[in-house]
Formats: sequence, structure tokens, C-alpha cells
Amino acid sequence: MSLLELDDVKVHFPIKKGVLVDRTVGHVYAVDGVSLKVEAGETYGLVGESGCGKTTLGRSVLRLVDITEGSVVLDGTDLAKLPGEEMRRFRRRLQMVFQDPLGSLNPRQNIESILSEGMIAHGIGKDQEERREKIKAILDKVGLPSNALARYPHEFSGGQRQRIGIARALVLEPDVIICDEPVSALDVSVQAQVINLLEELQQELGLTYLVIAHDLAVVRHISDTIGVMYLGSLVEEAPSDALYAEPKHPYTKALMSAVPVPDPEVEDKRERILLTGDLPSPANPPSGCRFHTRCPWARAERCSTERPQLRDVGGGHRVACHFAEEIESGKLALTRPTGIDAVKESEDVVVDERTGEEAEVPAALLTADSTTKPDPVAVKAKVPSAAETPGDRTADAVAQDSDAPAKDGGAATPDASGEEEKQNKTG
Ligand SMILES: Nc1ncnc2c1ncn2[C@@H]1O[C@H](COP(=O)(O)OP(=O)(O)OP(=O)(O)O)[C@@H](O)[C@H]1O
Repeated sequence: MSLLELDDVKVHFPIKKGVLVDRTVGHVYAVDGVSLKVEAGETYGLVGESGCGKTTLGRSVLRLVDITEGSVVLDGTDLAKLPGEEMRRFRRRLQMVFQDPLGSLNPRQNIESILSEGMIAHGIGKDQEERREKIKAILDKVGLPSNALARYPHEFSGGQRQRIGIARALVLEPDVIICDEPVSALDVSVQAQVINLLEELQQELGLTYLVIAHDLAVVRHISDTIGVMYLGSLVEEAPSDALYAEPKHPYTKALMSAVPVPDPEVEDKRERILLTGDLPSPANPPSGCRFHTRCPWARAERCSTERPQLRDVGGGHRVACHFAEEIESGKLALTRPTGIDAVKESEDVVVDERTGEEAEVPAALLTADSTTKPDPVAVKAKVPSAAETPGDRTADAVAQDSDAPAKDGGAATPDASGEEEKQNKTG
């Protein structure tokens, strides 16, 4: 049995209407039948574009949102069936590291108080002295000096604050840590340090992670197994290397082909799959295969009526596509352009709304309906905007951000990077 098992988990949020009497007029199918297993000591990476239900799934494991259907089993215990008090005790074993380290730390509490809070609630440590010793040891493990204890969250850089968030989870000695976009609010250089730290801690302490991220690069680096979500469901799951070597679902192929490769020669020859159309609303998902409205290989007769189940295609690789094998062998003709040729040949020039600059947009993305915006997944591959290209900012920010563990030098003072991050978020 795996340490954490999710079986057909559904989270449907009711859509209410009415002034005096709340009427349920529909549902947001945020998570719609996800089954996955996280093995002890391993990392499961969950990827998908914004709005696909990743965060809701993570929160449902912690019972921070109610599960509509299905089960979440931790070490043999079905959490959905636990009464409140027992669930409270179990919660110690499941901890979360949040995306926004500053927003998740109370600015009025010093680090000792923040880290003690959970320990007191769960009866860890017989007195404050014992708790302090434990906190100091954990701070050391995450690369922060013990004099950080008396300081406040705003006195640390973004990366250091995330180390505090990780320490807060660790002091409770959890079985599983759910990391929800753990590095997406950080500079790229700092991201690598935090990811490396998570890996080191895993090796040293035998931790188990469920890492949720929209960034394939982040998940690839750290995961043993990766699950790809689209509109509330898993469309593909495989060991990390297999997924990257041979993505089998058309959506995964499109996600992968949108990630730029640093080598220009490889980049030039690479197959591109550009999706047209927007992500459908989870309140009104398409019938049959949820991806059929954007899939370049969709077959009207089957894909729009029959919902594909995740099925094993060998080597622990599971895919929810009726035609995965035919697509793989090249036997299935395209029913929509993938935009491969269009990328190379298009000379259409339009103005990028976000930057106000002229941007080349592949002709394939300019659909007959001019009101339809190009899909951001596809566009990102060709026209990254200034705001979406962390690499550009990093060149300057790297020099300024001092996330390197300040073991002997004391905690960092408010630094330029911290300010810059805040401005970035508000801007
Ligand atoms: N409490 C809620 N009530 C109603 N709808 C919700 C609620 N929480 C999330 N949703 C909706 O559920 C869908 C999935 O949201 P979720 O935040 O889980 O996606 P995500 O993949 O984590 O996206 P992001 O990376 O942007 O957070 C979205 O359409 C969202 O608007």
C-alpha cells in the first residue's frame, strides 16, 4: 500500500444564485475524479495550467475543502471519514508549504512564535525551552541561523521566507508535505536553491512530497512520478523520465513543446504543437474527452462522447486518450492544424497586449474568429512577454538577491530583492 492514496476524488463547488434564498444553479467541477498514489519517500509532481484544479486537489487532501466524492487514504486511514478531532490530530502528519511565503507567515509574529504555534497545538515539546531547541535544529537544517528566531518575516528575503515555511512544516514531523507552487513567487536563481533544499531534506529525513506546480521544469527536477492535470482530471501519469522522453497525451505534448530548449539548433528542429482556443470553463466542461475541443487529433465520433479513462500503456505510463497508440505511431491524421509550419512561416505582426510591443504570432493561432484570444500555453513558446520571462529579470535580480543561507552572518536585512518581489507581485 502506498503512503498516500487518492481514489476518484471529486470536489464540486456549488454555484449559488438568489438574494433571499440561495439556489444552486450549477457546479464548478474543480476536481473531477482523480486517483493517484504517492509512495513513501518519493515525490509526486502535479502539473497543469492555471485553473485545472491542482490547488483544490492539494487542499482536499488536507480537508481544507470538502471532498464531494472519493477517498483520501493516508497510511491506511481514510481521512474523509475521520471525525473532526481525529482529523485535527492527523493534520500534523500532512503539512503544506504555500506559494507566497510572505502571505502565509503572520507579520506580527516572530519566527520562534510562528514555528512554535503548531508544536503547541499538537503537543510537541514539553516546554518552550525544548521547543526552542528543536526549532533551532530545524532552522539549521533549512539553512537559517538560530538568531532568526527573534526576527520577523519582513526581515528576510523571499527565498529565506520560503525556508521558514518549510521549517514550519518540518517541526511537526509530517509524513507528507504538500508543496503548492513552492518556488513560483521566487527569482529563478533562488528557485533552484529551494528545490535543492527540498531534495536534500527528502534524502536526509525520508520525506514524501506532493509538489503542485504549473512549471514543468520545477516538477521535472524533483519528481519521481508526474501527473498532468487538465480541467479537473489527470490526463497522463508516468515516471518523470518517461513522461519527458515520451509524452503520450496530446495535451502533455503541447505543454512540453511550449517549453523553450536552450540549444537553438534543437529548438529550431523541434516539433511544435500549438493549441488553439481557450481552456473551457470547469463549470461547463466539454462532453466526452475534456480535451477534445482543443485536441489536434480529436475524432468527433468518439472523443466528444466517450470519456477516456487513465489506462496503462506499459512501463507505469498511464494515459487518458482513446488514440494514444495511433498518435504515437503517426497513423492518426490531424483534424486541426498544430501550427508547426505556421510558426516557421508566419510573418503576421500584431501588438502584444501585455507589452504594447509588436510581436510575431503564428498564423495558426489567428483563428477564423478574431475575438478568440490565442492560447497562452502556445503563445508563450513564441512570444514571451516581459512579465512572463523571469530569466530576464533574474539577470539583475541575481546580483541583488541574497538568498544564500546566512548561517554565520545572521538573518538578512530587508533587501532589494524582497522589495523587488513585492513590487513584482503588485505590478
Ligand atoms: N472555493 C471555490 N468556489 C468556487 N470555485 C472555486 C473555488 N476554489 C477554486 N474554484 C475554481 O475551481 C477551479 C480550479 O481552481 P484551482 O485553484 O484548484 O486551480 P489551479 O490549477 O490550482 O489554478 P492556479 O494555479 O491558478 O491556482 C477554478 O476554476 C477556480 O475558479
